[in-house]
Amino acid sequence: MTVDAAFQEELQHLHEVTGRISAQLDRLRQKEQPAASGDPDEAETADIVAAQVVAATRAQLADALQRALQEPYFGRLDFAEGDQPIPERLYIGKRGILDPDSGDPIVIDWRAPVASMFYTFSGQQGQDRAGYMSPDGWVEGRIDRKRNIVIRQGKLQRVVDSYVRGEENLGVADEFLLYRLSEHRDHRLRDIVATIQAEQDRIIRADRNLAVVIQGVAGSGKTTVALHRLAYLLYQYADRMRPERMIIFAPNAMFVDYISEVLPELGVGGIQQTTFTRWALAKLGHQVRLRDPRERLARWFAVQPDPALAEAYRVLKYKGSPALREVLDQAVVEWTASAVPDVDFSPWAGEVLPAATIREWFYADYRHEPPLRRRDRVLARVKRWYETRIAEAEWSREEKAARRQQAANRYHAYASRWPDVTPWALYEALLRKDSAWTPNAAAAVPDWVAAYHRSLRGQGASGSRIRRAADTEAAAATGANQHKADRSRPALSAAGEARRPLVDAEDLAGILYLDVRLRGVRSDETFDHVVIDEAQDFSPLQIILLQQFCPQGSFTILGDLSQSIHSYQGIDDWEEFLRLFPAERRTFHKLDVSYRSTMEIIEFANQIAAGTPGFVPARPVFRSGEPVRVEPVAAEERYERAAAAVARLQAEHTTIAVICRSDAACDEYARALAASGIPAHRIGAGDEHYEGGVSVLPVYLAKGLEFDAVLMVDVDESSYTADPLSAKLLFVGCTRALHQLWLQYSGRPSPLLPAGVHPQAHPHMYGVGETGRPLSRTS
Ligand SMILES: Nc1ncnc2c1ncn2[C@@H]1O[C@H](COP(=O)(O)OP(=O)(O)OP(=O)(O)O)[C@@H](O)[C@H]1O
Repeated sequence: MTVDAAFQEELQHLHEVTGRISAQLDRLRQKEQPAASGDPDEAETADIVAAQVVAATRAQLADALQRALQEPYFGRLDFAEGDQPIPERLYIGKRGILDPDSGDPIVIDWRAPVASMFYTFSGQQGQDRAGYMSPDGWVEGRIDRKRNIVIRQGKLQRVVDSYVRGEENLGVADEFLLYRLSEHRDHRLRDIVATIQAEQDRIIRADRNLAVVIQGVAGSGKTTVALHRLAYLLYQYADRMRPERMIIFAPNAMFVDYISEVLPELGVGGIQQTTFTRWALAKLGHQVRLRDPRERLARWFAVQPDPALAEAYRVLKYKGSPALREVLDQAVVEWTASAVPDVDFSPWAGEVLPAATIREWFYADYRHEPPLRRRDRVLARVKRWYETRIAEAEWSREEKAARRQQAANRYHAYASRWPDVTPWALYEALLRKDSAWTPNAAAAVPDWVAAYHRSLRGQGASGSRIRRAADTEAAAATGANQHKADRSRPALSAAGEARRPLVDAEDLAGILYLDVRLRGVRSDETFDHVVIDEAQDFSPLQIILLQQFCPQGSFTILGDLSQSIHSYQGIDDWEEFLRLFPAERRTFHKLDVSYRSTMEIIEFANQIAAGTPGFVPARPVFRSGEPVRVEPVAAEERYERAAAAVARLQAEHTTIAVICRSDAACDEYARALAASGIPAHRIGAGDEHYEGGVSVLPVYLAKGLEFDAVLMVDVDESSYTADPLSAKLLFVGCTRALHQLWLQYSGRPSPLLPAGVHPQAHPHMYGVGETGRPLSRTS
């Protein structure tokens, strides 16, 4: 079939399909009923509610059909089941569309099992057989054709056969991918349903109750794949998973904004998208406040790192470690072991509920409950116990009232003998090791951790107020068989704390873990699935904590160790996470092809990171673009030169980033751009929106984002020194660029730049002319 004939054939089909969709839409609109008038009675109200539900469903369908009119499908697979001579034409789109009369599919949802062949079938080595796992088992057949179809705003734009049975099929699939990759993007991440690659498809369709851990190089589609996986899970397990019970943890609020359009495009709404810090603070009911992270970020990422930070790194690593988890578990066991006051309860003289019985309730009857819930249940039972006694007694009404009053007073006194604890107070007692009550479990906390932790808080600023039990009142509540009051361990409470204590983000996992251990997780707090993006910056304790909220162990955990710029809190090896899951409940995937950037950019970036421990080079797809440009600029002209470079880039690109080494530098460059009449968005740590256009941002915030063109400024020997953190930062900055990468430096270039740009190695490359000289692999 000629290209033209194929185009005509698809034009005809598109016409037919849009006609059928429009007819469905018309029918839906005709069914819209006028709103009822007047005051409805009860039966009418029920009818109205039912009608509203139907109307909402119809509105959803109408919305889906309306969207489908713009781009009903993107692919066609001619599949002959078994040995059928005539194949069926399967059109694959973002949403499945059925013929309302016959029930036949007009368009097949990309997530349907049969559609998986569109992604996994390559037709290599003359292989024309393919299969998929249907609900009724494995189905096999023959593929006659695989076709990519581009439709925009309802108009057919491109038809490419990436496989035709019996013909030579070399590289056409790649050609279509390249066509999609070379497109300019707007300022948000997009769906990739038309070009999902086989290795990505495997991850997207991985089983539900697995921890899927992905190590993927920069630009390998990790974030995109995770979002598609959510859409897949919701489709495939519609009866068992709900969007509002799924959560995506993103590295910062702006990233949440950046990825916010993919799921709606895939027809999925209602999934929570947040940062770990935000979520944990909300979970703790804002019992604690977060110290302003900006000052710390500035210290971590300072051009000349503070040597004292090494100690801080060590402590923060400990705060995210499984070793701390053991301490926390032990502390809860300890607290639980002495939670029941060693006194009987006597509601009135002569009546006693022995301490031994109460202990039995706590340690035997309710042993499966977390300790604070147990405490509440036991106290409620104590109350019920004396109320039953009163109810069953043959006393006068007045007498009963008097007893009830007395019992209530004694009950309050008794209840106050039960130790109270807040997760924060317990955490603080464990990590400081110098509080009036220090649990035995604290012995396992290294002294250097405690010393550092104390120095952070300042000696007087501890939030762990420790109070003695209200002994006087309690004494009145103890009965004849009074045991020695348990004074050895006073209760912990943050009650009365005038100000909420200040903590660092790295403390949140430990504090919330204690909360969970003490209080438990309610079933309505649990998740059906958890996605963790940039997971290399998560700690094992954060994962352990999230496991408590995700009982099915359904996780997608993705990241890139080469981009672990927050190494003080993250991991060095995925094994640290993998070992937290049983072997049969986890899978590990590696993605090493980078789809984002051109070959030139990837090869350049690979050389920068080559020396960092554990670095995995990215493999580019064969997409060639502009050479990477490395330009020396005179120090006093650097702002003007940056503005000139941005102006040049604007001629060809939509989203452009000026990436600086520090926040202070960002301010300077943003000012310079403004002075040159270039409106730019200065992105800072607290920002929640990514606007597109020209952005100026510090390199530590660039992770996860992408831009058509990137200008990295001040890439000199003092801003990016020869150390792993600088190498990772420079690598992250460079790999943000899709189509063009431009670097400027004053003085001497960073030693991290590929050898070709060093004056020593290639003197002719140095001292380039006014506009700089392109560096290409051939130059
Ligand atoms: N199969 C694909 N088809 C088309 N585009 C793709 C494909 N896979 C990834 N991309 C594109 O590559 C770019 C990088 O994707 P994404 O941001 O998900 O990668 P990442 O691995 O999370 O990157 P990083 O670690 O650098 O943040 C995006 O523009 C995405 O649309």
